[in-house]
This record gives sequence, C-alpha cells and structure tokens, in this order.
Amino acid sequence: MNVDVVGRIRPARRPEQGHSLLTSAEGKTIYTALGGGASCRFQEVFDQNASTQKVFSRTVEPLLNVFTEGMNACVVVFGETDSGKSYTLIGEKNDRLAIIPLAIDYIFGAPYLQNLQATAMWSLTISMYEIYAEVLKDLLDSSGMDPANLKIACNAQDGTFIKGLNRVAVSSAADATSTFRQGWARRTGASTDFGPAASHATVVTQLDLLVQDGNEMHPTKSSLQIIDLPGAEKLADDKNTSHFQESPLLNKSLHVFAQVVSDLAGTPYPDRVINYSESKLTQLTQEAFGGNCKTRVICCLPPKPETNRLAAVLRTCSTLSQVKNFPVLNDYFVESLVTQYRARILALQHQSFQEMGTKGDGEKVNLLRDQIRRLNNENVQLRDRNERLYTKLGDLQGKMGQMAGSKTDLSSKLVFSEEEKLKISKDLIDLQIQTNKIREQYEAENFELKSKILFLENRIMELELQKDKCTHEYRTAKDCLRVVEKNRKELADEYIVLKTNYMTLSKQHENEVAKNDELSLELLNLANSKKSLTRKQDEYAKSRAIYDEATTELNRVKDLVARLSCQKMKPEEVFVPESDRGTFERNLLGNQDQIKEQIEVMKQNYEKQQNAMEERIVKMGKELQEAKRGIRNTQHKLAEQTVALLGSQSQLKEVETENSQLQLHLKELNEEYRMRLVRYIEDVTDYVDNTVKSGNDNTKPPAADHPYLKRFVDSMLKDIRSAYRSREEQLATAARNYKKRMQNVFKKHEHLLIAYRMQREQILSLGTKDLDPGPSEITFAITDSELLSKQSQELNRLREDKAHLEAKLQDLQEKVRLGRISAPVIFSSLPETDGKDANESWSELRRQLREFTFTTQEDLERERAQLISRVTVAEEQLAELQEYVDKHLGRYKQEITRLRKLVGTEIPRAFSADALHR
Ligand SMILES: Nc1ncnc2c1ncn2[C@@H]1O[C@H](COP(=O)(O)OP(=O)(O)OP(=O)(O)O)[C@@H](O)[C@H]1O
Repeated sequence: MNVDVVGRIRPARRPEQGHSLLTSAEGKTIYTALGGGASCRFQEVFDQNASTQKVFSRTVEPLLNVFTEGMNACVVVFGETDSGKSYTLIGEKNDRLAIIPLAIDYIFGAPYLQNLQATAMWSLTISMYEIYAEVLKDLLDSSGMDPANLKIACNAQDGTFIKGLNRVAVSSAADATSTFRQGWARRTGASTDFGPAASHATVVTQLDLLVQDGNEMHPTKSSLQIIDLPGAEKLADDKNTSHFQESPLLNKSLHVFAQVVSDLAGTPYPDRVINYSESKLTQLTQEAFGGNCKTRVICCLPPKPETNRLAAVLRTCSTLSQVKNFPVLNDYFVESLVTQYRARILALQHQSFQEMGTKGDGEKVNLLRDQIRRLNNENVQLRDRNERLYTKLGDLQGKMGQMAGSKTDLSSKLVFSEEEKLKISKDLIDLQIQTNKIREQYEAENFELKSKILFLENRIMELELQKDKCTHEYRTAKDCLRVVEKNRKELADEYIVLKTNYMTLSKQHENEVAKNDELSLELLNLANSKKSLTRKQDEYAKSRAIYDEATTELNRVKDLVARLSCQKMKPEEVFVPESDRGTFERNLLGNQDQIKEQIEVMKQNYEKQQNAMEERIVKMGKELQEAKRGIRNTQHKLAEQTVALLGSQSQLKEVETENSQLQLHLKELNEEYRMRLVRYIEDVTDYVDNTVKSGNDNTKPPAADHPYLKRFVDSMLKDIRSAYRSREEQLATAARNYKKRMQNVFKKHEHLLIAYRMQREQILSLGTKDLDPGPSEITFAITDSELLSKQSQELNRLREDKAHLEAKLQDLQEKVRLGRISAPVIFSSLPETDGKDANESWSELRRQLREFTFTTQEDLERERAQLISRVTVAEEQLAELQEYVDKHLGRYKQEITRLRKLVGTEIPRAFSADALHR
C-alpha cells in the first residue's frame, strides 16, 4: 500500500500576496514551472482557505480509525521551514484545532474503542523524542537527568527502540494533550549559528495503544507516530558541499531519510534490503517507511516558495508517494512471526560478527561466502514464505485498497450509519417503551379479564344462591299463601259463623221485638185495666162513701128504727134481708178480688223472671271468672313469648357482632396476604437483582434462562394459592355457619311471630276489654331490608295490611257492640218514644249491618284476589328469574372458558373478587 501524500498550502502573507503555486486543472498536481521542472501529484491539495479541521478529518481521521482497530499508523508533516508544519500539528497558542490535539480527542472518543464490550480493556501511552544532530532527547523526561543520552537498541520482541524512553500512560484526552504540550515545550529551542534548532530537529510523538478484548487471549498492540520532520529546504542544497557550511550531523537525518525513501520507491518489492541504519531517524521510523504501517504525509507548502526548494520538496513527495508499505493488523500471530524473523536476523548478525572476529582474511572470505550462500538459501526459503505471505498481503492490500477507495464513502456512510444507528436506537427505545406499554396494557387487561372472570364467577354463584333463595322464598311464599288461604277460609268460616250468629241474633231480636210488642200490648192492657181498676176503685171509694153514707143513714135509720122500735120493730126488719145485702155487696165489690188475683199472678211471674235473670247473671259471672283466668294464663304465655322474642333479638345482635368480627378477621387476613405478597415480590426483586449482578461478571448465565427463578416463582404462587384456598374454605365455612344460624334465627323469629299471632287472636276472640291483646305482630317483624328477602318483605307488607284490616274490623265490631247495647236502651226508651221511631232506628241499624257485611265480604274478596294476583306475579317473576339464570349461566360458563383460553393460565380460584379489586 503506497504512502499517501497530501499537500497543504499556507495562507499568503503580505509580501507573498498575489503569488500562487502552479497547479493542474484538477488541482492535485503542483509544478515548479509550466511545461517542465519538478512536479508532484498529491492525493489531495488543501488550499489556503482549508482549515486544519478539514485537513484532519480528510487525512488523519481514517488513519486513526485503523490505528484504534490495531494497525500501525503514521502521520508525517513535511515541508520547508516556515511552511506551516508546526501550525498544522499543534496550532498556535494552545489551539485545540490542530492535528495532535484533535487526534488525541478523536482517539479517546473513537467509535471502535467506544463500541468495545464492557469487559474489554484498553490503555494508551504517550512517548516523545527529538532527534537533533543525531542526538536523541526524551521530551517526556522530567527527572532532571540529561535527557539527551538515549541509545537505540534492538530485540526480537520490540524491534528497534529507544532504550529508557519514558512512556506516560494517559487516561483522558486532557491528560494526553497536557503531556504532549509539556513534551513539546521541552524541544531544543536555542537558535544556533545555522538558524533556529527547530528547523533541523525532528520531533516524534508516539502513541501506543494496547487493547485487551475479553474474547481474545492476547492483546492487540498498535502505534501511531506523528513525525514533524526538519525543514525540507536543505534537500535543495548540495549534499557534498553543505557539510562544509553546517555540521554534517545537523542535516544527516534528512538526507538519509531522502535516500531511504528513494531506495524504497526504487524497489517496491518485499524482498528489498534497505539500509535504515545510517541515521537515527530512519532507524526509528523504518516501520513507517516501507514497513508494517499505514503512513500519510502532509506536505506543507508556502504560497511563494523558492523554485529549487519547491522542486526538492516536490521530488521527495513524489518519491514518498511511490513507497510501498505493508500494513497488517497486529494480531498475535503476525507479531509472533515478525518476532521470529527478528530473532533469526539478530542471531545471524551475532554469529557473523563472532565468526568475523576469530578467522583470518582468506578464511573470513570463505566463511563469508558460505554465509552468503547460506543466507541466500535461507533467503530463497524466506522468499518462498514471503511470497506466500505477500499473496496474502496482496489480498489484504486489495481489500485495503478497496477500503481506501471506499474510505471516504465509508466515512460519510459511517456518519450516515451513525445517524441511522442513532435513529434506530431511538426507534428501538421507542419500541421498547411501546413494548413496555403494551406489556403493561396486556398485564392490566389480563388482570382486568381475570377480575372480570372472577366477578362473573361470583355473579354466577350469587345468581345460583339467589336462585336457591328464590326457590326457598317461593316455597315459603307458597306456604304463606297456603296459611293465608287457610286464614282466609277461617275468616270466611268465622264470617259465616258471625253471619249465622247475626241472623240468629236478628231472629232473636225480632222475637224479642215481637215479645216486646206483646208485652207492650199486655202492658197497655194492664195499664188500661189499671186505669179501669183505678176508676173502679174510685167508684168503689165513691160507693164506699155512699155505703158509709148509707150505713150511716142505715145506722141513723136503725137508730131511728130502734128508737122507733120501741114500738116493736127491729131495724133489720126495716131494711132488705142479709142475702140481698151479700148479693148487693158481691155485685158492688166482686171485680176487686179478680184484679188482686191477677196482680198476684203477675207478681209471681215477675219474681220468676227476676230469679231466672239472677241465675243467669251468676252463671255469666262464673264464665267471666273462668275467661279471666284463661286470659291471665294467655298473658303469662305471651310474656314468655315476648321474652323469647327479645332473646332471639339479642341473639340476632350477637350474630351481627360475630359477623362484624368475621369481617374484621377477613380484613386482617387480607392485610396479611398483602404483606406476604409484598415480601414475595421483594424476595423476587432481590433474587433478580442478585442474579443480574452476578450475571455482569460473566460467571453465571442470565437470570431469565435460569430454571431456579421459575421454580421459585412457581413455588411462591403455589404457596399463595394454597394459603388462599384454605383461607377461602375457612371463610366459606364461617359464612355457611353464619347463614345457617341466621336461617335458624329467622325460623325461630317466624315461629315466635306465628305463636304470638295465635295468642293474640285467641285474646281478641274473647272480646273482653279488660285484657290487652298487645300490639300487632308487624311491630315485631324484622324491618331491615338488607336481611329480608323479597318474599319476606311482601309478607311483612301483608302483615301490615292485615293489622290495618284488624283495626278496621275491631272498630266495626265495636260499632256492632255499641249497636247491641243501644237496642235495650232503645227498648227501655220505648214507652217515652214513639213506636214508629224505634222501628225506623232498628231498620237503620239493620241496613248498616248489612252494608258492613257486604263491604267486609267485598274487602275480603278483593284482598284474596290481590293475594292471588301477587302470588301469580311472584311465580311469574320466579319463572323468569329461573329462565334468566339458566340462560346466563350457560353463557357465563362459555365466557369463562373463552377467557381462560385467552389468558392462557389457570386463574387461581382462591383469589376472591374483593381481594383482586383491592
Ligand atoms: N494554515 C495557516 N493559516 C494561518 N497561518 C499559518 C498557516 N500555516 C502557517 N501559518 C503561519 O506561518 C508561520 C510559520 O508557520 P510554522 O511556524 O508552523 O512553520 P514551520 O514550518 O513549523 O516552521 P519551523 O520549521 O521553523 O517550525 C506561523 O506564524 C504560522 O502562524
């Protein structure tokens, strides 16, 4: 691979303005004179306006890429004094826009080194030396010793090198730049009789890179040499005469360099033998010119050079562009081979020197001939080997040529690919974010689906429970209906009995009324007879007075007669005989006895009736006593029942307390579950973190592939499932027990209510005012709608209606009772009232009773119809519910199966919907 040579023209100063170098049309060839003279075709020529940055990126940057990848590289700055060499290399006043600072910055940010695996290591050392008048000076020696005492040595391992040269390890671009600037400042700065020392000195800055890839056994070494050559104007001087003017050592490096370059350009083949040993510069840079190195020369040109000098510079540049180098990747095998050859050459050299020292001249010649022969043979063998290597090298060179050709494209492509890479990495990050989002969404959806499934399962369970409850309630309602029907029948029977009683009473009442009429008539007769008797009595009294008057008259007459009988006539004889008198008396007072007899009979009848009444009252009093006793017993029983009811209510409260305790326990369990879950997750995180940490040192495989994590997670899930299953079973058992107890309490409550109702009805049937039957059963009914089913609520509503009806019935019965009581009152008031009015009020009462009977019957019939319609509606609702449950049960089951398939995992049944929601 030829050495690349590029030209850079310094901007013109005032005296130089208006002059320009002669260049070809394409701008790459520079001539000393039109139509003849020296010329050089540069790979690229940077004009006066080109910045150092541009020179760097077009010339040095590709070299730095191969350097960081493991090849030796070299940048040579060549040109006459004041052409801008130092400006190009280090700039002005610590300017960073110069090749060396830019190169250091680039190396530390080089893509290859940046893209190395985290396990790879790389290090960079910097060394600087100056060759001035064939004296080597270590520019990085800060020990205070004489730095210009360095010797060149050679060994198989390192080839030619400077013994004791300082190599400073640098860890950052700033570190490297400051080290370089310190070294640069130590250059020989004195001005000599032959001009400034810098014009005759060569400064070599060498950067050695060592890359140890984690996947490779041996490290890769590569070196970058940046050579600032002495002013090239001396090449224009005559070599044979110049040493009379200057010290011969002063320009030796430059002249030997030009000679070596010329030799190299003349023999482009690999079997050339070049004498590098004439100067220290050529010895130390033999790899850069004709060796294992990729070299680029920047030829700095002033805008107005002297023709001779320009010609010498152009000639040297032209020769340099013909020099062939053989750069290879410094892998372990290449290095080993080179070391082997170096060792062999060194051994031969040693041997020949020894032999030359011991033998005589003739023998020495023979020996030398033999040695030459041997060397020739060896040379042939080496050539064979070399040819093979060269064929390989040719391929490599071809590839390198292609690479060089496509280098610019590659660099632009590299930039483009970098941009693409950035874009792709951005897209990748976006994709990762999107993937994470999708994963989160998936997990959320999965969770939602799981909770939905559990919710549906719970719903099914609830529906099944509701169905059972409905069936149970339907049966209870049927039983209730039966009871209500029975009650209705009983009421109807009672009503019939009442009606018959009423009829009987009406008949009795009519009989009584008839009797009353008769008695009234009789009483009227009696009153009439009494009147007539009174009249008779008055008449009798009058007749008595007449009698008395008559008696007095009679007695007067008798006296008169007696007085007169003295004449022999008795008074009795004067009047009518005694029988006539009896008949007369009988005729006068005969009715009075009859009346007395009748009165006596009536008195006897009254007495009999009074006795019978008294007996009846006594009998009723006894019955009343018995009834009171019975009522007292009933009241006692009622009190017992109330106590039991209160007991059951307190039991209900206890059960409620127990329920709240259970709920509390459930909460505690949930809390414990959450804690355990958190602990598990922490364990998993720790475990994953530890695995990731251990995975970083490449000793363990990644955690995702490790079966232990899966086992760990599986066991964890198994634990959670089993714990939850057992807890759910416990809770289900507790809930079942609670439900049973609730049902028992409800049953007891219902029994108590029924017993209470029967007792109350018994008391009510007695119809006594003294005994309080207590409040309606609805007062003791459970009103909490949460605890009641629909049927129970309906039952309670019916109970309320019944209580209302009972109250109404009681009012009416009261009215009837009042009506019954008012009858004797009316009867007793009959003598004072008119007979016609009494009849009217009775007919009014009868009408009211009839109306009440009809309305009660109608109410009862309506109630019955309502009850039947309600039961029918309840049956229809139950049937609908049954149908709905049957229909949706199948659908829910199908849905669950589908969701299970979709989720792909078995949903732990142990998780309650509540826990999942939480
Ligand atoms: N491309 C450039 N742009 C601006 N100024 C430049 C450029 N090249 C060189 N110069 C200027 O030219 C002068 C000489 O440059 P420089 O010292 O680098 O030359 P030189 O070849 O290194 O000389 P010497 O061999 O004596 O060191 C400096 O003042 C420098 O600033």
